[in-house]
Amino acid sequence: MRYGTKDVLRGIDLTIRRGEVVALLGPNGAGKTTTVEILEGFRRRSSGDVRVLGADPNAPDESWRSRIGVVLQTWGDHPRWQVAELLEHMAGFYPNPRDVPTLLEELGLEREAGQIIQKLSGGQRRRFDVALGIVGNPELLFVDEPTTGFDPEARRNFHDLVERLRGDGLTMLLTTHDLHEAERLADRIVILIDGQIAAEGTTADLAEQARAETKVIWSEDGEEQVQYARDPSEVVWQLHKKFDGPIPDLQVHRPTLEDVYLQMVRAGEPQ
Ligand SMILES: Nc1ncnc2c1ncn2[C@@H]1O[C@H](COP(=O)(O)OP(=O)(O)OP(=O)(O)O)[C@@H](O)[C@H]1O
Repeated sequence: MRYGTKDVLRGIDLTIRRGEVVALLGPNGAGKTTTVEILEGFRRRSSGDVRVLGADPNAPDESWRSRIGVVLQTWGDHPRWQVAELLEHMAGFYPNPRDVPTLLEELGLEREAGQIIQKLSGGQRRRFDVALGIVGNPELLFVDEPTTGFDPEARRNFHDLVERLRGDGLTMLLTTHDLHEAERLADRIVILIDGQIAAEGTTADLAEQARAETKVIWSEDGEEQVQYARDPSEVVWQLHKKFDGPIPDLQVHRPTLEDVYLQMVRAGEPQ
């Protein structure tokens, strides 16, 4: 993808399998929204091949559109409609929509069914955006920053909902800045930096690719000792021999997704 003379996506090669939940991570301006909008058919790519559910998103037909759900970052339309009213209206456009009262219950919005959309709180609004994205019972769901503004309970409920949707075979591509969320929800994480895929895989795969090291901590002569190692079992084995038994205050910390992600982002920054 090129805007004017600036290439913002540079040779992205990505396959997402049916039923997979993939999280797209990357710093601000990395190209996540551009990528997702191209896949959704909302933005025309400058070049390259794209297939989404077997079709080119540049030439979508109505049935293709009905198989795709989109949770946008903001939905500013229809502020005077009531929550259930707009969902029922939208459901009418799809051949096999979800049941609206059940959907409201799943998203903890049953008490807001008769509420005017304009009067929803920020978090309720976001949950309503999610409801709009899945009311058509899509096969593939794009979610941009799903839980921004959710309180912890709403976040937990959303994660439970994603688990259920995943159980039903829904394929999902989500962009998020919440690394715990990516780790919890995604089968695979794709890290996009400066318009290129810097790495992809599970958290463990990414740690391996970043050559991130595990932190081993123990006590010796009353002082905390720290050693970083790619193979902590070797360090623990050596310590066990040295102490001839249990290692005092032993802790082994595997690199988190946050450690790995920050390491990759910093490596991608201009020196
Ligand atoms: N319509 C546009 N015209 C020109 N440049 C654009 C346009 N839209 C996006 N860009 C540029 O493309 C790059 C990628 O933007 P994009 O919105 O895809 O990033 P992002 O990874 O989604 O960022 P964020 O996390 O901040 O939402 C940025 O440098 C941005 O300034």
